[in-house]
Amino acid sequence: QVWGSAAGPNCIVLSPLTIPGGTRQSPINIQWRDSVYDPFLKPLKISYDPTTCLHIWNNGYSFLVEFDDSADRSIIVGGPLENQYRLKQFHFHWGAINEWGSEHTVDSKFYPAELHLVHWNAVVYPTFEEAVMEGNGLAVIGVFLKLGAHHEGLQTLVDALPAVKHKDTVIEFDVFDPSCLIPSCPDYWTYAGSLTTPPLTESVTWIIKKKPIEVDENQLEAFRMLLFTSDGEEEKRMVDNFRPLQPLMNRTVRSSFQ
Ligand SMILES: NS(=O)(=O)c1ccc(-n2ccn(-c3ccc(F)cc3F)c2=O)cc1
Ligand SMILES: [Zn+2]
Repeated sequence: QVWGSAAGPNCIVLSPLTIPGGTRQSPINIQWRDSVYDPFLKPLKISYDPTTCLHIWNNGYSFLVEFDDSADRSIIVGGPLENQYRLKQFHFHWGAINEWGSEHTVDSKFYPAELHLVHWNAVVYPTFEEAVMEGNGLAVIGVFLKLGAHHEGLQTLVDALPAVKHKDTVIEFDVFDPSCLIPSCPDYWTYAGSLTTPPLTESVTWIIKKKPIEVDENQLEAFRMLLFTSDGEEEKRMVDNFRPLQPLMNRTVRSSFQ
C-alpha cells in the first residue's frame, strides 16, 4: 500500500491519510441503490486533441501520460461541470492480482484497475497549482478496467512501459487520443471528492463511468512490471497503488442514468 494502511478486499479501513477534518475524501464505495438519479445532469462532452500528448512519466506512484494544457485543446464540458476543464494527465491504479486494484468500488466490488483522467478549471483559475487547492478546481473521470478482451488502444501505451520501468524515468509520447480508453456508454456517477494521493486536497468533482473497459491479462501484467523504485535501488514492483476507501460522510452520489 502506498497510501495509508493495507486494505485487502474484505477489510475496509479508514486510512490514517484521511486528512484531519476532511469531509469529502476519495475514493469511496459507490452503493448503486443509494445513488440518486439527477435528470438535470447533462451528457459529458469530451474533445481531446491527440497531438497535445507530451510524454509518459513514472513518478514512483503510477505512470502518468501528461498533456500540453497551455490552451483549450483537450477539454471536457457538461456533465455535472459548470465550466470546461482542461486535460492535464491520466494515470492508473492497479493491484498485484485481479481481485483488487481499483480505488473506487461499486457495491463493494473491486475492479483489477482504474483509469483517472485529470482535468483542471482553467476558466476560473490561472494555473493547475491553484486549481488543485479549490473546491471546483479539478474534474477527474474514473474508468474501471476489467479482465477481458485485448484493448487495442491501450496496447500502444503498454508497448512504451518498459522504457519507464524505474521511478523518475520519462519517455516522449507525442500522439495519443485518451478517448479510446473511455467507454461509449454515456452513463456515470458523480460526487464531490478529493485527490487520492497527497496533497489529498478536496478539489475534485469525480465522474465515474458506469461501464468498464476490457483489457487482457498481458496488459494488466505489463502494469505490474513497473517499479516504485529507481534504477540501482532494490526492486519493488509497482502494484497495489490504490488508497483505501474513505467514509462517505454527508455526501450523495448522483447518477446520470435511471
Ligand atoms: N488519483 S487522483 O485523485 O486522480 C490524483 C491524485 C494526486 C494528484 N496530484 C498529486 C500531486 N499533484 C500535483 C501536481 C502538480 C502540481 F503543481 C500540484 C499538484 F498537486 C497532483 O495533481 C493528481 C491526481
Ligand atoms: Zn488516480
